[in-house]
Amino acid sequence: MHTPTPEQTAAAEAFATGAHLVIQAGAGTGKTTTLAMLAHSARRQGRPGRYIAFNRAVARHAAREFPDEVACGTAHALAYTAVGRGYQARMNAPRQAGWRTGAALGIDDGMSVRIGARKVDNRALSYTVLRTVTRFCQSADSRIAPHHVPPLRGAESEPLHAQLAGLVLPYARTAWADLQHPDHGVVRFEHDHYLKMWALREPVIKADFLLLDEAQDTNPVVEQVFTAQRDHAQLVLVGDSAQAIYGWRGARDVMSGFDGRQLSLSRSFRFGPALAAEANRWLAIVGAPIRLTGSPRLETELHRVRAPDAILCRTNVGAMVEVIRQLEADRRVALAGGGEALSALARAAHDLEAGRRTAHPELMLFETWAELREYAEFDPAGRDLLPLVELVDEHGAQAVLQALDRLSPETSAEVTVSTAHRAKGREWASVRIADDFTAPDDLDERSEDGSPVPGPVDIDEARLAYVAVTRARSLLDIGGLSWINNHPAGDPRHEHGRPGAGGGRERLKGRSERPQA
Ligand SMILES: Nc1ncnc2c1ncn2[C@@H]1O[C@H](COP(=O)(O)OP(=O)(O)OP(=O)(O)O)[C@@H](O)[C@H]1O
Repeated sequence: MHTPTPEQTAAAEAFATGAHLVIQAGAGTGKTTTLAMLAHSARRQGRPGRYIAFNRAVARHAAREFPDEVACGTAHALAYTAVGRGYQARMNAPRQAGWRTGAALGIDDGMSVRIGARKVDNRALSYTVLRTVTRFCQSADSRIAPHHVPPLRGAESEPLHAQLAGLVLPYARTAWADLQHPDHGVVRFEHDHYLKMWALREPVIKADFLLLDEAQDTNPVVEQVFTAQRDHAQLVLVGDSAQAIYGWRGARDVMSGFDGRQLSLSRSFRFGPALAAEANRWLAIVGAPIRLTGSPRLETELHRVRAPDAILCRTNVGAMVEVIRQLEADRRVALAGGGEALSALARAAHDLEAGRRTAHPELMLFETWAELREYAEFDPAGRDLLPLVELVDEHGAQAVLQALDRLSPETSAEVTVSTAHRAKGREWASVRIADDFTAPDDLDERSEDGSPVPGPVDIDEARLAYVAVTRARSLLDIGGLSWINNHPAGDPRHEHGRPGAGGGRERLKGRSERPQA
């Protein structure tokens, strides 16, 4: 058992008062250890509680540290017991193509509607209907509405979206009505469906206290249920606001703005002071409420590394570029999370190259590769697809697919390539940041000496950079993030407690549902 740090002791003492708490826990600061301390003290007081995790793996990991009196699980598990169980018969239905479900909902097989320059066919419409229902299920809303209809690549503008919503909503409402039958229906019953049904029943979770983990990325539907318990249960929100990287998916940082006592864990047990200083540069840019202290016993170095254990990329396509490079250098390479998402994109690119339409949700409104290339090159919303277009133009979709076939499992790989999103919650001894973490564009201004003025750092990009740099234990090569050394926001003298010192100008990026291809 460790000797608790003063911050861990403060968290335990604050918990004992019964007050609602927000615990900002920086990267590697012993969050699970601290929560387990709270849970053990509650057991001694005979207080039953519940720990709610983001996914089952995290819940299982926590359960090993927690006393039996604290039930560990996900919000979905609670919803399953209360509601989902009754839909068991529908949940085992075989998967079927979205267009078949669409057909069963009344979407005509040969339909094709023009929205702006794009043709929406029955496949695209069916996909959009099902996504609309899912987005509604993840929201805190009580009815399906136009904003639940996902923006489609190539038809993002407001009037085109309104037109699309008009087309989609009647089918989405039919789909939701279909899902209410416990034992028969045409739409495949998914976990998010019973979660929403549970939330709409305004459930009361029986517990003296509730611990919500990864609270910086909470779906509105879970937030709604959780915060509704505040009158009968002590609520403890734990997470790291600076690691909120799922806003693009509709998640919210419920820690900022929550009415509770604010505490922090800032001593990192993962890395030493030099890396803590690098992390703090990004924490300053995002205006985070905490700064990290490294462990004096750990010496983490920051310099170039030729053969790191992990290479962290900003985008899926950036990860693909790294996989190809590592294979060319004859290294056994793994891709965190597997290659399926990239294979699907490469197959879609292959279809378009061959002049066929694709069912891939990112590319389904484009009829030819040339059309997609034009969108990526000239439409600001499509700019983040440009690396994909360039990758396929340079190597060909077939070569990309062949490279993905040569991936090794992580256990036998010499290097793991990951996106920063996938790397969240993980750590490696040595890490290199890939070169797709590019600097913000320069402004159209010149400084006194005539040099271009760098644009402000986008806050979302800075959060992702913070997640990426804090994955290393012994060695970090900041690689693609080196530009920060010459950017005014990276200068520690610029901090002075200014929240969001990176500025607020949004960099142009796609408004699709994925962060970036
Ligand atoms: N007071 C302490 N003194 C020394 N080591 C500690 C202390 N508290 C936690 N640790 C160590 O810090 C490491 C990370 O802790 P833990 O596993 O609880 O964090 P986590 O929740 O998994 O990770 P993170 O903090 O990144 O979210 C563990 O090796 C743990 O033993």
